[in-house]
Amino acid sequence: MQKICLLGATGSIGQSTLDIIAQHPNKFSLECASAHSSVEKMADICRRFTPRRVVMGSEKTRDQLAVLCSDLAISFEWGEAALESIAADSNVDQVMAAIMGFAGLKPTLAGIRAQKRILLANKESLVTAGKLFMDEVAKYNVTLLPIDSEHNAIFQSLPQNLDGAHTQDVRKLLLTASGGPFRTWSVGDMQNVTPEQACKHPNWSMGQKISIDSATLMNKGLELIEACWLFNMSPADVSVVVHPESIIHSMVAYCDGSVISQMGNPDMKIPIAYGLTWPERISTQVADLNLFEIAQLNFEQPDLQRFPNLRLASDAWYMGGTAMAVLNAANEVAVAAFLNKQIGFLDIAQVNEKVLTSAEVVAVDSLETVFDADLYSRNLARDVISHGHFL
Ligand SMILES: NC(=O)C1=CN([C@@H]2O[C@H](COP(=O)(O)OP(=O)(O)OC[C@H]3O[C@@H](n4cnc5c(N)ncnc54)[C@H](OP(=O)(O)O)[C@@H]3O)[C@@H](O)[C@H]2O)C=CC1
Ligand SMILES: CC(=O)[C@@H](O)[C@H](O)COP(=O)(O)O
Ligand SMILES: [Mn+2]
Repeated sequence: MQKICLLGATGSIGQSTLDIIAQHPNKFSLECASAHSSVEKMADICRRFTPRRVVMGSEKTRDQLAVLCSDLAISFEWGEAALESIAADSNVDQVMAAIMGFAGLKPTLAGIRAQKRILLANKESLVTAGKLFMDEVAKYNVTLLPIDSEHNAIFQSLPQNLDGAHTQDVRKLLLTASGGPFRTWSVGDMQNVTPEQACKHPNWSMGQKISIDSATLMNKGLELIEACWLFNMSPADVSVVVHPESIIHSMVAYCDGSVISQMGNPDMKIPIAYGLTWPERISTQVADLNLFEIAQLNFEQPDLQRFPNLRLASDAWYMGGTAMAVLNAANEVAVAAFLNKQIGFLDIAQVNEKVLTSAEVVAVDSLETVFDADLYSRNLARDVISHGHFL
């Protein structure tokens, strides 16, 4: 029986993870879980899975949850320290890191330092703290399994492991991108799109922030950086391939001309189940892939003019140091502002570019440096937005 700590249980990845746990009650149990503010959803999870410890974002939401679940023998906690504590809980075997955004970094690191097996959905933690994150994984000899569908596909298409043992045989990683809901739209047409339109991903059902990132191609930019850290590559070794059907989840091109890919219907239960049971596999109840129904798979070049975020991510990688934390922080602020209808869709990339080119970039010598860069860039992005300086 594998005991799971599920960080971000009320989110899209959280729900898919619970679905797999529920399908295999003799393999997995939910030991600890977290949410930020979704009290009702968490109460439902508590009733279905009775985890031992649950963490909410504030004292108020913790108290509300404790009242709703007063008949259950669960320890209800709140705040950052409690979040780190459940990730490091001595009963936990695996941590699913599925909090949205930079807020996921500290609890994920806590899980690494407690030598848990880490299932990484939260790409922002790896993007922002890159080298430091990977150094901790090596230092604590941790098994790190990529859950992001593309990276999980690359992992499945590489020989056995992530340790770079066979990288001399690998010529390129081919990172697929759906292109998002505005793949074929002109810049003029994208000018006035609403958050509702931007959240309508053509193939995947996901949380709001990553859905907007997919629409601006920042998701692919973050994933480019994520792939570089995970597989010890640089952006020159990774080609982004727009593949509107999201059936091929990514590919690895080898020196002999072979290209190996992982395919499947676009459902996160597949990479989640693979992470939970690797190196074995279990059933997921995801429908079999029907290639006759799909009939055609298409491929295009990404358009960096219409979607500049992808270029910004590559720039940030080559700038190095805190540049990736700077870009990520600007993007988190800009996406929230777009969702709140404070700025337009195209302004997201403009804010990102303004912050990335204005902020001071320094070497990452500690976690504090990353947090300082994050805070500074968030403030700068808010300032840029409130003064309209991205125009
Ligand atoms: N959804 C997907 O298919 C994929 C997601 N990912 C990555 O996985 C992560 C989660 O994505 P997704 O599930 O879509 O996101 P959701 O927005 O659906 O869920 C986010 C989860 O994180 C919690 N949360 C939000 N803010 C905070 C915070 N400040 N502190 C602690 N917890 C917080 C939420 O709690 P509450 O509900 O209470 O707000 C919720 O449980 C992201 O990093 C994303 O990029 C990667 C690949 C695919
Ligand atoms: C499911 C998943 O991994 C998402 O990151 C998804 O890939 C988003 O799709 P695009 O960013 O390719 O539109
Ligand atoms: Mn992805």
